[in-house]
Amino acid sequence: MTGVTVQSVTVLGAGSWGTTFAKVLADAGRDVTMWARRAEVAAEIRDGHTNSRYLPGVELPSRLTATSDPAEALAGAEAVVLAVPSQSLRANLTGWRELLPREAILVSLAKGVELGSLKRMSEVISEIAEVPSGDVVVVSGPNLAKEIAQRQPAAAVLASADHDRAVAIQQASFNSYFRPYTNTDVVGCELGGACKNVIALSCGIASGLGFGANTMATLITRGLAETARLGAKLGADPLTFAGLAGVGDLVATCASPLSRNRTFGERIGRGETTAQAQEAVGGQVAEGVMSCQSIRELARGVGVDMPITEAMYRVCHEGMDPVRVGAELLGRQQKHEWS
Ligand SMILES: NC(=O)C1=CN([C@@H]2O[C@H](COP(=O)(O)OP(=O)(O)OC[C@H]3O[C@@H](n4cnc5c(N)ncnc54)[C@H](O)[C@@H]3O)[C@@H](O)[C@H]2O)C=CC1
Ligand SMILES: O=C(CO)COP(=O)(O)O
Repeated sequence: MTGVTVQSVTVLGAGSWGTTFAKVLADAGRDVTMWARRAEVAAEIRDGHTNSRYLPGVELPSRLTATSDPAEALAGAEAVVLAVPSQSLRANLTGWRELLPREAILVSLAKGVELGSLKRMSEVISEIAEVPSGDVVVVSGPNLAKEIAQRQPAAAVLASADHDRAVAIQQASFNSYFRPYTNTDVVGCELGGACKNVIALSCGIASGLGFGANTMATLITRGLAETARLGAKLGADPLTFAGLAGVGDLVATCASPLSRNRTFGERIGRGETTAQAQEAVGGQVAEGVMSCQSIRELARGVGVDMPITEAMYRVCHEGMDPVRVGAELLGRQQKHEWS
């Protein structure tokens, strides 16, 4: 596939990132149709040019339209952007499979690893849509939706084994405030995006416990070290973790109060229950809560040590006290920084 121009794009999922990425594409001059699960959300986007539940106060471009009918949304799409949470991607995509236009470029926004199969999102898409996983374009990087929706400058990575497909989406999405770079390391970009959500949970917990910059920097740096260890084992390019989908996304998510994962963790650190923490993120997805389980299993399966991910699993799924988990993390056997 060379020199393809993408004009007509469908975004499946009208949450905060799906809506924001649709806005990015519309601001880049594309014709964008969104699919929303709820008919009233589709009507609000189509007729009122807002999505008040997910992006309050943001006006959406008038060239962006929406429907709750997936067949209507997908008709004639040259690119299809999948913007639903990781753990629901398989079920949603199975329902859409027969409606996908044959030549459409499939683009993944989700940052997670599937429970059970332990597959990355491009692998799930490849399996369900029956396309080579190398054809999928993965979007990753420091992209807090609310900032981008306000047209604050940001960069992203578009990763695909098929460089031409990544370039086609790069051309379709770059605009005055959004600068996407291409990359061919899909494994590294997807692992970076999934793992940083788990590390952001830990930073939130540390913040909720009242700890400051040294603790955050330690968690970010050691979180990057364990992410890179997993990546190296699974064939990622180590350079990816020094880039936007690695340290870039990690810093943005771990530092920002806009992050749902960090917010979730902060509430846990303050002593709230997981149900209260979930309420604090307004019913939106905090992917790290599920991904700490799947990433932990993935890492154990290939013999990679991921102590922060293990700690988050114990807090989120075994109900362990964060103070005790923190003490255990610090009390592990002394070691060399890079062993
Ligand atoms: N919000 C952000 O700043 C960013 C999010 N992402 C990733 O993008 C993906 C989507 O995130 P958001 O749009 O932010 O999520 P969200 O929670 O704001 O919205 C999820 C959307 O998916 C729909 N959906 C369809 N089936 C669903 C199901 N079974 N369960 C739950 N929701 C379902 C919801 O109705 C909603 O429209 C996630 O993997 C997230 O990690 C990536 C970069 C930035
Ligand atoms: O992926 C994100 C920023 O790049 C969004 O992070 P949260 O899901 O924690 O809000």
